[in-house]
Amino acid sequence: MSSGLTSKYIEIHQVEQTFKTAKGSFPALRDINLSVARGEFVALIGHSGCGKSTLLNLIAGLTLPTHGTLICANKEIKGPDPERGVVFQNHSLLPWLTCFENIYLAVERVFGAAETKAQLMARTDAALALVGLTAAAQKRPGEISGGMKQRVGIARALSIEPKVLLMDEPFGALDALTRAKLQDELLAIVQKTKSTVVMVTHDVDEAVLLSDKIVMMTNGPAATIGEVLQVDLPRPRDRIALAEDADYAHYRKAVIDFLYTRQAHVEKLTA
Ligand SMILES: Nc1ncnc2c1ncn2[C@@H]1O[C@H](COP(=O)(O)OP(=O)(O)OP(=O)(O)O)[C@@H](O)[C@H]1O
Repeated sequence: MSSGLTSKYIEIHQVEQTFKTAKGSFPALRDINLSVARGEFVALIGHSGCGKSTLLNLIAGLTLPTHGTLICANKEIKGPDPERGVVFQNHSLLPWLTCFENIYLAVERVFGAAETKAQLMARTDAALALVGLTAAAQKRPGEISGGMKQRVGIARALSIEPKVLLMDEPFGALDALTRAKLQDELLAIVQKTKSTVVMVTHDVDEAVLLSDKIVMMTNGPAATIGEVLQVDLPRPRDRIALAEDADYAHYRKAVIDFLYTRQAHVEKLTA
């Protein structure tokens, strides 16, 4: 699947992130080197606190690395940019605005100078339709379910037509059935939009089902990339068929081995 993609759309070279804390400097990430191809779906997985969000925030441009460089579409990442849309676990919608208005705000910020109000509204409608929420357009976040709020968050991120979609555990707070439904929707949307996606997850099945590549991180402090697993399952992917697929089981086991045998061992050694 990913073999035909242009390599190195996102390039991360020798990135290191150290935080200043009250107890001194804390080395969160070291020696991070990673390439993401255009249209590739990449999952970042690792134990809690290993630095997944730190790495995603660096790609988003929300923080800058202590050392090293991050490049997206041949430009150095120096801050947030609409070319990189971000979806967080807690959806971060403005509670006093309707679903439509939450998305419209983002659309207006990015396209407002160049387009008419009718065009901006059409973009907002299209984003709501993409996630199946046309009927909820006039509802406020407090009036809809957690899964619907997450869909609005995804629609808002996609509405600005980002080159890259960055997702930090977007389904982490949802029940298993809603999560499965949104994973399937995301698969369909990404198939349609051909977006490049980097997603943080704790969920091994989510990583294998969605990704072209799973980036497995070692435990912190000074976490780094332990192994990168290429997931060559054909698309479109069907979760029910995959449940009995030998290749799927093989990929799943490889991630579990990394997380619970190799990284668990490191934890014991460093404890
Ligand atoms: N701004 C900050 N200042 C100091 N330390 C930080 C800061 N941000 C993150 N850290 C530390 O860096 C490490 C990595 O944190 P990060 O949130 O990236 O981990 P994570 O893998 O996303 O964790 P989780 O899966 O629990 O969300 C942690 O030890 C965390 O305490």
